[in-house]
Amino acid sequence: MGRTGFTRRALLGTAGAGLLAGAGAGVAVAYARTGGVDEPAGGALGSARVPFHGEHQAGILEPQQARVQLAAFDLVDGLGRDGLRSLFQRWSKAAERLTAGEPAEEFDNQVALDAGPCSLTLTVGVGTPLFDKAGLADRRPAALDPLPAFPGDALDAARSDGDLFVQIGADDALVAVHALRVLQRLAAGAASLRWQSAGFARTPGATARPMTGRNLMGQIDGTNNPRPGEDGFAAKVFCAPGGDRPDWLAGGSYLVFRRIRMLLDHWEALPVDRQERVIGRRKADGAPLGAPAGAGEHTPVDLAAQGPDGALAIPADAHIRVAAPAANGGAAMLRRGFSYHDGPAADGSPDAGLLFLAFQADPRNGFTPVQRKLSRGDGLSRFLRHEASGLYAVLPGVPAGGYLGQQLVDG
Ligand SMILES: C=CC1=C(C)c2cc3[nH]c(cc4nc(cc5[nH]c(cc1n2)c(C)c5CCC(=O)O)C(CCC(=O)O)=C4C)c(C)c3C=C
Ligand SMILES: [Fe+2]
Repeated sequence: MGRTGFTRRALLGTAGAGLLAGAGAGVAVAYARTGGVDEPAGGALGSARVPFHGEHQAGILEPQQARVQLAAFDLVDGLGRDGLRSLFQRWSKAAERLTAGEPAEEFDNQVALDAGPCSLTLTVGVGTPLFDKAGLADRRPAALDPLPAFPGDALDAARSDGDLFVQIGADDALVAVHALRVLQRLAAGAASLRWQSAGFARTPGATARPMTGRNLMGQIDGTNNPRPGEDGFAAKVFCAPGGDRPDWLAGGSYLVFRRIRMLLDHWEALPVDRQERVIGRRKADGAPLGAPAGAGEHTPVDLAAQGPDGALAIPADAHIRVAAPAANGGAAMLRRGFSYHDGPAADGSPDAGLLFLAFQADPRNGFTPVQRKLSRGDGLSRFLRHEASGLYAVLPGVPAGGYLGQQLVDG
């Protein structure tokens, strides 16, 4: 099949087309991949396509792709609102073509010419400094005030923040790198690359059955995420106007990025039963500690459960106890992190960890209270170091005929 011959029907078949009727198309396409739908042999991974247009940007609700490129850009001085609009238009046009498996019209270096879209998604956010620089100071949401400093932070400014942020996910590394390169070249004269980080998650099909992926500490990570379709899901993840929430961000979200180094030499020296007590879940199957025999990853957590000695089965400083919405006034977020491994650091220890990404309706009652609590009382924090950080307003989705950020620059 030629590169432009990939079609959604070819990907989804009858079962997938049924899914499309009941959900956002992008979500349906991606969930078809992990939801037990029989996939055609050969090329299915490449032909999987997530539409660029929709109420929300793609790359939030879809299962994580195998590869991610994260990047931040800084606007050139004096770009202004018109320059920003023009950049958003160029990026939107390219994103629409690339996610459909078409070469970009401009600056396509042909690197991904043989590949299909591979579930490519491009998700764009704006950082606090952009508003002043682009003459949009009156549109800056209060929720975009910089995150507070947390105890233990060791943040590198050069790998943090930025005026614009992009998350580029794909099931093929070359497809993701290619898309970033196109965006970078389209930004020439308007914005320059500030930092870039590459990450990975499990490749679809790598396990015998679809299951939540593991991080570099070996834990099943992402189990207790809010799920699309659950009561109150949209209110936890997406912005709605009202109060100090601006109209232009309706359907958007806030993204907290943290580059969190894992101190793997220390972690791996800990026996598995102690590792499990640090998190509060079994390592092998992700079941909560203290759960009855036969429990699994999705068995509800009982924070009051006791062991045979009468002590709490999930220790007082276990990560899932300290991070739980119940312990944080209901604070919730959709975590969609990727692992990274950039080889040995100067001291020989692995420069590896988690590119933590969490989407939420408002960081002031999402990430911030939870991280404040974790930084003081989480047993896991002894094995982590937060090395970079960013907070971005994720632009609303783009309707057909529109472009990214239109509500912000034109509204
Ligand atoms: C401020 C928010 C959070 C940070 C930072 C964070 C870092 C972090 N977490 C893990 C591993 C796991 N986290 C798990 C659950 C979990 N984590 C957070 C928040 C942050 N984690 C929440 C809100 C939850 C859910 C709590 C609950 O309601 O049960 C788990 C358990 C499985 C799961 O539910 O995903 C693991 C494992 C690492 C390794 C890490 C930093 C590198
Ligand atoms: Fe966590």
